[in-house]
Amino acid sequence: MEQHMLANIKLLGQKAAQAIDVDLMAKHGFAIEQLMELAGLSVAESIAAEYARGRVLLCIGPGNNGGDGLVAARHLALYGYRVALFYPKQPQKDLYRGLLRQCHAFQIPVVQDLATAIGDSDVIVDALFGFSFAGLPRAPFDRVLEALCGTDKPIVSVDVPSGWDVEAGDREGTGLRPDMLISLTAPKKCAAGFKGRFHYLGGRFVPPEMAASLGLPDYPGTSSCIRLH
Ligand SMILES: NC(=O)C1=CN([C@@H]2O[C@H](COP(=O)(O)OP(=O)(O)OC[C@H]3O[C@@H](n4cnc5c(N)ncnc54)[C@H](O)[C@@H]3O)[C@@H](O)[C@H]2O)[C@H](O)CC1
Ligand SMILES: [K+]
Repeated sequence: MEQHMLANIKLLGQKAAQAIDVDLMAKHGFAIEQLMELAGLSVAESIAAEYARGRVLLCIGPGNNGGDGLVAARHLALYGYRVALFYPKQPQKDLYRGLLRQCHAFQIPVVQDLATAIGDSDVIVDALFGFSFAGLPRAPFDRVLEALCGTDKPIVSVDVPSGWDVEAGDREGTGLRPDMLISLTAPKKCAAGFKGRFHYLGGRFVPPEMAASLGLPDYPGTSSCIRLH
């Protein structure tokens, strides 16, 4: 039944994903803060559905994928996880600064030593890059991805496994091997190459007409996420 659900969903290319984002805001009146809060909430809820309350390290990137990670960190702390952030490049944008201040209010530490932080975690969240990533990872993220590729701790990728091409996926076969992928709004083309244990869909904010055109499944009850496989 779950495979059937995935078969009906249209996988999005990079341009299509960006166009949907624009439509949600320009056409349907959503604000980015709203979408990000719901996306981040669904990330936290998906994690809570599969991993015991333990230590979670969230690796945060410079764009909205990182913003989803900052939101998820706060919700995970509310759920009773021990949360830490690794946030090597912090853009001075009000949106991200506000989310980071909220994390400070929840006493979520920002760690500097990635190797130690990986060792001290049970689960690692990859909120580095999402659907706007292109090319090869530039510094300092090249080293961050190297470190994440070198651990056997379970990795949860938000929307797109970072470093993968949004459409072609892990071209060289040397990239991240996440245990969980949480697709937001709708899975991207690269999700076809995901081999981990859990594929979830989150971002329960899509208006019905758009949801039908994307072949999205109905979310169960009041849940902000749904397991696809
Ligand atoms: N409607 C939705 O689905 C929503 C999704 N959300 C999340 O937003 C991301 C997409 O966010 P965006 O800011 O467009 O881009 P990214 O986070 O993927 O990255 C942009 C960031 O990364 C830099 N960058 C790009 N390529 C490279 C590279 N090769 N090396 C280093 N740095 C790179 C770029 O310069 C930018 O700074 C989506 O995936 C969802 O996670 C929203 O939160 C809610 C709505
Ligand atoms: K990611």
